[in-house]
Amino acid sequence: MSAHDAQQRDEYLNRAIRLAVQNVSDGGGPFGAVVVTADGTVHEGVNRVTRDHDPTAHAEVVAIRRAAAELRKFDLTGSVLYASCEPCPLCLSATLWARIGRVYFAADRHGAARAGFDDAVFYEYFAGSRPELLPVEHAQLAAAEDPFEAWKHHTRRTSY
Ligand SMILES: Nc1nc2[nH]cnc2c(=O)[nH]1
Repeated sequence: MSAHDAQQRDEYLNRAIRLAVQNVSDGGGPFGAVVVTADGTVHEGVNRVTRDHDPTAHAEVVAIRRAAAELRKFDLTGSVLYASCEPCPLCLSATLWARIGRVYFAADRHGAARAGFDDAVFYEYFAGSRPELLPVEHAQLAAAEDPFEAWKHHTRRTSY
């Protein structure tokens, strides 16, 4: 990475950190994020879980939703996500679905754990070491594949 690129990365990360600190003053969680889309526009998000009564309103998800809504696109190929903290599995999944190409973060899951957040614990679940946190069961139903059959035969579908 060139010195210029590293400087730009750190500027966006510092922006995400400032958003996170301000969000605490505003009564929200200590997380901020910035998505820079391929056209160079900047889309910001802060954690809104408690204010919006929305457990999925993590800063990264909020920033991704804003970027997608502002660009009127669900595919954010060519974008970069800058996060004040390591994205949790929810945020990483949203990032993958948005087709964002790169992620930079400042604090990590262990810092989040020290502040009382479960990011590191949920990583353990996805690594397979805490299966008791959430039992997930596969039920055999005759109609299970019907939605996919309908999708495959739908000629004007919008793939994503
Ligand atoms: N990265 C991240 N971790 C979290 N853990 C709880 N909320 C958040 C959030 O908004 N972002």
